[in-house]
Amino acid sequence: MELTAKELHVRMGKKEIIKNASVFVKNKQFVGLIGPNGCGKSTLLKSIYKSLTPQSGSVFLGDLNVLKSSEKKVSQHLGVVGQFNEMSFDLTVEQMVLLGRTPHKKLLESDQADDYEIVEEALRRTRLQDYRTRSYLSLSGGEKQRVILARTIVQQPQLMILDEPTNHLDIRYQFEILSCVKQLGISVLAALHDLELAVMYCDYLYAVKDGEIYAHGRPEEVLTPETVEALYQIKCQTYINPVTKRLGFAYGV
Ligand SMILES: Nc1ncnc2c1ncn2[C@@H]1O[C@H](COP(=O)(O)OP(=O)(O)OP(=O)(O)O)[C@@H](O)[C@H]1O
Repeated sequence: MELTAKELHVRMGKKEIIKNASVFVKNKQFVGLIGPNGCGKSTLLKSIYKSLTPQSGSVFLGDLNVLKSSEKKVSQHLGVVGQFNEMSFDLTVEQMVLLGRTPHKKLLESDQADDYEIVEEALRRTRLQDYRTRSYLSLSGGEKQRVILARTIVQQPQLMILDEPTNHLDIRYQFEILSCVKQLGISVLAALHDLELAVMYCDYLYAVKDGEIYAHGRPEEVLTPETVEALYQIKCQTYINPVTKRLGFAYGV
């Protein structure tokens, strides 16, 4: 499913946080959002998935006018994996993942056999089968992140938005989460900090600076030393990593 977010403006108080930003995700494309801390990545994503209302602009998911549709309707097509996953009440892993079926249910409709099949498949994809009866609150940060991903998978979205999904995760979990998302074969828009991961997983990148889209294109087109230096204010040289044969980055040189 295609996402077309056009000319978004977000103001908080007097501060313009997002300035005329447009982002497109083609069907089944994995699109990355990069940029320094505080440049507006999360705010831009939130304005796309309706967690905050932009002052102006439009967001369409296929034909669906996201900003004018109910939350339930949007959740049937769009799933979000956010940065912070703390909760004050406790559920088992399986109960947490089942919650992802909610947008597809009528009020008070009970869980059906196919809901459990969909949950089973998501637990398998995220390698959580042995965790189903564990308390969510007892899990490590990386395990919690996998539960949130599983919950989003059972939502069966056609577009998944991820806000720094690999924050605080060790290298293996970073790969696991992004590989799992890539294998879903759906449209993805993900804010990422690690440029090598962005090169590895993204088909297309948007670079954000001071709330504006500073550059966009294929990762090799966007991630030039000049753009990386302009974004992050750090010296950078790029090279072809002899092992991965992909673009690599040497910082501070
Ligand atoms: N509710 C708010 N009120 C005022 N300013 C806000 C609010 N939310 C965000 N901001 C400001 O907007 C700017 C962009 O924040 P945002 O979280 O979108 O950045 P980010 O690129 O996602 O950063 P990071 O990489 O650190 O997560 C920051 O300067 C932040 O302080």
